[in-house]
This record gives sequence, structure tokens and C-alpha cells, in this order.
Amino acid sequence: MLDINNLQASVEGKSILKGLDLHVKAGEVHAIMGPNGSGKSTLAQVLAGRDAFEVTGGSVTWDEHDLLAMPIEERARAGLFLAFQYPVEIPGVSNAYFLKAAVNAVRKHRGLPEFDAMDFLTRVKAEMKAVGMKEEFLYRAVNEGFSGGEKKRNEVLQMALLEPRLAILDETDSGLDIDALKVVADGVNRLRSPERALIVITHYQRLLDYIVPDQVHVLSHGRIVRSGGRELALELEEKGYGWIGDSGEVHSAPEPAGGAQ
Ligand SMILES: Nc1ncnc2c1ncn2[C@@H]1O[C@H](COP(=O)(O)OP(=O)(O)OP(=O)(O)O)[C@@H](O)[C@H]1O
Repeated sequence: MLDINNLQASVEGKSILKGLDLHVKAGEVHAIMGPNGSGKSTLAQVLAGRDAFEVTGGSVTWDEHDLLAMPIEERARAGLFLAFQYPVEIPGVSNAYFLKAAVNAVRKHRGLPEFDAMDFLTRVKAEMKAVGMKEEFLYRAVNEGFSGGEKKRNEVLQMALLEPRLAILDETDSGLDIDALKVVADGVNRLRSPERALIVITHYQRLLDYIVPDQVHVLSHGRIVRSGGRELALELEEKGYGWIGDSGEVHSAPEPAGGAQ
């Protein structure tokens, strides 16, 4: 579904992504881990189409389309969703208005009838219950004055309502208490389906106790340097990142039995 080949991107003239390869099939959940500043959020923003980042090389194919050639709003309408690391506040725009407009734009693109006010309220209230949000949040301005955890729940609410084909969660678990962490994980798990792919950027293997990924990748200095299963996250938790070199080589491999020097 998503094929990223040799992706290179820079911001303010600084090269961040330096030949990144990633292949995600429909139905899969991939976790991306990696040291601070390695380029995880940059990857998410480049896929979402934020223009602060300049793509300087490589290709991204999404459902046989050239993703990089698609304008940002077309990516969103076609079902790409990014849950922000730092969700933005939109003063003066109520959460209800924003969510209804976003959901209906996507439904229209999919050839589905738009929700009227009643249908939308029924739907949104059910999803809010699932993510543990009180109804009053519908009538507040988007994210304005929300606590860190409330903002992240609101991201999961948006994701659930928009039913994306490709969802990217950029550290949606950071700063969450254990109940909110489970809400995020439940939100992801409820979305798992054969037509959908999810990319979860996280620093904490604990999240992966609840969302069991098909693959775990380590992003370092702008490239995926190691990939593996769930056990890779456990290994990272135990050893940190220092043992993986820039080309994915293992720096301090255990000595072979017999101890040859
Ligand atoms: N607008 C910008 N201007 C200058 N440098 C930037 C900008 N945005 C990102 N960078 C730099 O790009 C590099 C990669 O940042 P990015 O946010 O992608 O890392 P990350 O892997 O998500 O890190 P973290 O785990 O800390 O969230 C960092 O060195 C960061 O300072």
C-alpha cells in the first residue's frame, strides 16, 4: 500500500531524511522508534505533505499514486491521517464544527452521503464515549485549553471518525497516563482492518504491549537502519540505541561461543 524508496528531505536547507526505505502493506501496523532528532516527525510531516519540508529525492507510492505529487488536502481526502505530536489549537472554531466539516469532506470524496447534524451527533457521541471524552469537548474550540492528554484523545477521536486508509500517529502516546495510553491503543486496535495501514511513531515499547505491531523499525540519522518484530522493541528498551550503527550494523554483538578474539 505504501512504498517509500530512498526518500530524502530537508528543512531550512538541513538534510534530515537521507535515503529512507519503508514498505507497508494494507492491514499492517508498523512502529517506528529511534533517537531524538533522527527524523521520525519529519517523515510523518513529509508524508502528510507539510510544505516546510522539501523533498530532495526518492519516491513515495501510495495505492499506486505518486503521493508526493498530491496536494496536502487531496492526501487528507484520500484517507491519509496524521495525529500530531503537538496538536494545534484552533481558537474560535468549535470541535463539533471542525469534526463535522472534516468527516463530511472525506465522506463526499468517498461518494458517501454527508452526515446531517443529527447523524453526526449520534456518531460523534458514540466515538467520544469510546475514547473517554465528555460531551462538553464538542462545544469547546479545537484543542484550546485542552490538557496534553485531552489533546491526544481528541486526535484519536478525529482518527476514529475519519476512518483513514493510512494513519500515522506521531508520539500520540507521549505524556499520557496509563488509562489514556490504553485509549490510544484501543483507538488504533479498533481501526485495524485489512484495508488500512497504521504507522505508529513511539519512544515507548510499553505502547506496543497494547498495539502489537507487525514490524518495528529503528530510524537513525534519517534512515531506517534496522527492522524486526515486536522483540526488537523489547531489545531497544533493554539496550537503548547505541548498539546499532548508522548502517544498522551491531556494535557490540555478543561474543561467539568459544570466545575467539
Ligand atoms: N523547522 C525546522 N527548522 C530547523 N530544523 C528542524 C525543523 N524541523 C525539524 N528540524 C530538525 O530536524 C531534525 C529531525 O527532527 P524530527 O522532529 O524529525 O526528529 P524526531 O526523530 O521526530 O525527534 P523526537 O524523537 O525528538 O521527536 C532535528 O535535528 C530537528 O531539529
